[in-house]
Amino acid sequence: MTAARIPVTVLTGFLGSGKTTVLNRLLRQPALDGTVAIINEFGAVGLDHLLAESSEESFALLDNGCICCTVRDDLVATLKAVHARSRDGALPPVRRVLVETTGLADPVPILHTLAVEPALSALFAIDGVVATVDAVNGPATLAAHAEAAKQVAVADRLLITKTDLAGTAAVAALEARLAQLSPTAGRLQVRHGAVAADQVLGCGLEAAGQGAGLAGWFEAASLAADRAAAQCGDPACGHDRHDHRHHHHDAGPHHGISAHAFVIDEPLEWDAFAQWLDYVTALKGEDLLRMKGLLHMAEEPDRPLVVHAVQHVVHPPVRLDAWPDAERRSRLVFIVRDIDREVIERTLARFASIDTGRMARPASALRVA
Ligand SMILES: Nc1nc2c(ncn2[C@@H]2O[C@H](COP(=O)(O)OP(=O)(O)OP(=O)(O)O)[C@@H](O)[C@H]2O)c(=O)[nH]1
Repeated sequence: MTAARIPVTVLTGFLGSGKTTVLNRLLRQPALDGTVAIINEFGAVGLDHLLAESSEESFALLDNGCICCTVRDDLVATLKAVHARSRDGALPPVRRVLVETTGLADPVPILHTLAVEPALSALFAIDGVVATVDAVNGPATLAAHAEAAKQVAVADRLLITKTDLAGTAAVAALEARLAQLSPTAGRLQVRHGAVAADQVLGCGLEAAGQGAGLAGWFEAASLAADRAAAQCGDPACGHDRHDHRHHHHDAGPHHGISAHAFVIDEPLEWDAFAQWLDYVTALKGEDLLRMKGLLHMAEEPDRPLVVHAVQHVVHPPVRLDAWPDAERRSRLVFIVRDIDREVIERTLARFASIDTGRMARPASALRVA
């Protein structure tokens, strides 16, 4: 008998943005009973009613030398120990794990470790990535630190904290910035960590794929990506999506991060699509911050496939039992750093044999539907 994998929520966010405050409030809720919190810094946090483990920074670099593909030995060891102790009765049964990253951490090595380390991927499943963004310091932090922008870009849910300390105009401006950096993430304003468990648990794409939320998720993400592309929001740049000149923000507040959404009007062949995925993750993985897709496959047209990648890591695709809505077309959303829409189009055409004429921007496509 295979036991269900234990869901892991990764809680990230820049230094002082309110991660621990959120964690403490969450752990008091009954929905979090049986949760182990792993605090990714030196020293355990002494919260008496919960099981807190500490995990010291120690990175093991893989042969390819890419920082996003490091395996966090510390996390592997901690999670294996948690599982073993729970199995042996030394801990109460563990129903969920919450990993709080350090404020300066790139969360991707943690996601990578959970996804590719066989000892973990058999026991644990990533439930979602939650990032806190401070309404007061967030804008400056996002402008100055690429790590902060990356935390936002890979998140499934963004918690805007400290809105009690910021004016409504500042919060609205931050919301707009976040929508550009991470159009696929749901946003929520949170004061003093007060967030309900069901607003952050199960917020990842896999969880959405279980229910009817998936279609809505794609529609919202696609529209947001299209809006972000339509109006860059960086006053210095005057970018317009009808302007096809190359457009980079290396030094700007977006750190070159942008989103592209596609609707593909033709069933895909898995082998060809997988070949494209291999190509793009091998060559551009570091800049492919997030890719999520609902795919109409020629092999099983009635049962769409959910695919999900974070940098070089492609999660095992999940086949749904049915389409979540009436629209039977593939939908793909990419959050990338310095990868032009045209590059995705060109490589999809070349490797996955998709006619570029059948790839549409979703805003217009969805309006027609
Ligand atoms: N006014 C106000 N203060 C908050 C809010 N959320 C968090 N804080 C305060 O902000 C400070 C930092 O919060 P933490 O939860 O420790 O932030 P963190 O992200 O865990 O910090 P690091 O672990 O240093 O990265 C604390 O003093 C919190 O009480 C909020 O919504 N409003």
